[in-house]
Amino acid sequence: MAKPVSIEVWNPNGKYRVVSTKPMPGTRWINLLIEQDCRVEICTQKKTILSVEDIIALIGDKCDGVIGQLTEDWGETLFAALSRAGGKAFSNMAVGYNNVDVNAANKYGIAVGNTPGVLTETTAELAASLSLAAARRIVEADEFMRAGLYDGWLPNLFVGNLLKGQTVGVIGAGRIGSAYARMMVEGFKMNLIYYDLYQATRLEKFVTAYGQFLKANGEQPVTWKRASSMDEVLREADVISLHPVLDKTTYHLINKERLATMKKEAILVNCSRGPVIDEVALVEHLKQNPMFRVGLDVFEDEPYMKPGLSEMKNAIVVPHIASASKVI
Ligand SMILES: NC(=O)c1ccc[n+]([C@@H]2O[C@H](COP(=O)([O-])OP(=O)(O)OC[C@H]3O[C@@H](n4cnc5c(N)ncnc54)[C@H](O)[C@@H]3O)[C@@H](O)[C@H]2O)c1
Ligand SMILES: O=C(O)[C@H](O)CO
Repeated sequence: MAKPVSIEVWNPNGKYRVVSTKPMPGTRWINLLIEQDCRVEICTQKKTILSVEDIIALIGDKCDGVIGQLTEDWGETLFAALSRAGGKAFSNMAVGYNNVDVNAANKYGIAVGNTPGVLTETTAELAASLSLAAARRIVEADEFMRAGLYDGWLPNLFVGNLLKGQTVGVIGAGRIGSAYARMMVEGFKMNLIYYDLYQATRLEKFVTAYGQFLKANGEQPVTWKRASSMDEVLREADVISLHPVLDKTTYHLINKERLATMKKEAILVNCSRGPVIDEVALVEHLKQNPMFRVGLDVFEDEPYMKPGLSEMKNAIVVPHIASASKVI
């Protein structure tokens, strides 16, 4: 776009010009900026993903700060444009900041913010939902029902995987990975195996204490193990959920070779970032292994899916909705 066509302005006489590339929920953030004497301009253009050119037009000649989205490519070009406009701050409305070139921001003296911690439970809950939906084949069964194919109960109809007593594997046991692990361990009495660069001490203590509680009540205790490699998790777990950051160490962490090491009836869930999985290899693996199931919130070339993925009955796909919950 040559010029932004649709802008909502708050506090027009504010001293500092702050641009938000998208409308965001609520007005608290707007009021906080107004309290700091900011003029707030919100792009209301009906285009889901703004291009670099769109954002340069929004920045204009004078801009003190921008609030942007994970769908935008905040690299050298945009930080140079923001710096030329006198900008000093960029804030990414996301936990993940793989779309932001922090080195470029540093080069132009622009401070970068993100939103760590605000999506921990909502993302963990979606990962748990996808795990359950995949384990119990909820989407397939729903489609079957709606297609009018149900003509009576059968002993073998949509047999899925019982989670109780199975092993949940977590790759990246940070905030979200640990919250997910607790849900699966406490909710379904699964044993835990995890892999992270750092020890998840609080998570380990939680599982130990819960295991002791179960034992004291005459039940089979749950266990935990910190794996020494990611491959150990892939080999041993029945349900594996991916929660690492996306960087060059985690790009295509799950590839053809690693998929082959997983159990034939394993469940793989991804609510982190799409490129953590080689999606072409995943589609092939799903084709070859009909009882292997995935639950995906994120995709390698978002918003697109790799060819074949949408036809796979053993894949559950949702459009990056892990954050999309409200307190009611
Ligand atoms: N789907 C969504 O809507 C949604 C919402 C929020 C966050 N996310 C994604 O989830 C990611 C994790 O968020 P978080 O709050 O738990 O972050 P976090 O920093 O608390 O946890 C990330 C963990 O990954 C680990 N890690 C890094 N490199 C690794 C590697 N090579 N192998 C194994 N583990 C590695 C880190 O040590 C850390 O413990 C974010 O970066 C973001 O991309 C997605
Ligand atoms: O990283 C994040 O915050 C999510 O992917 C977007 O809600």
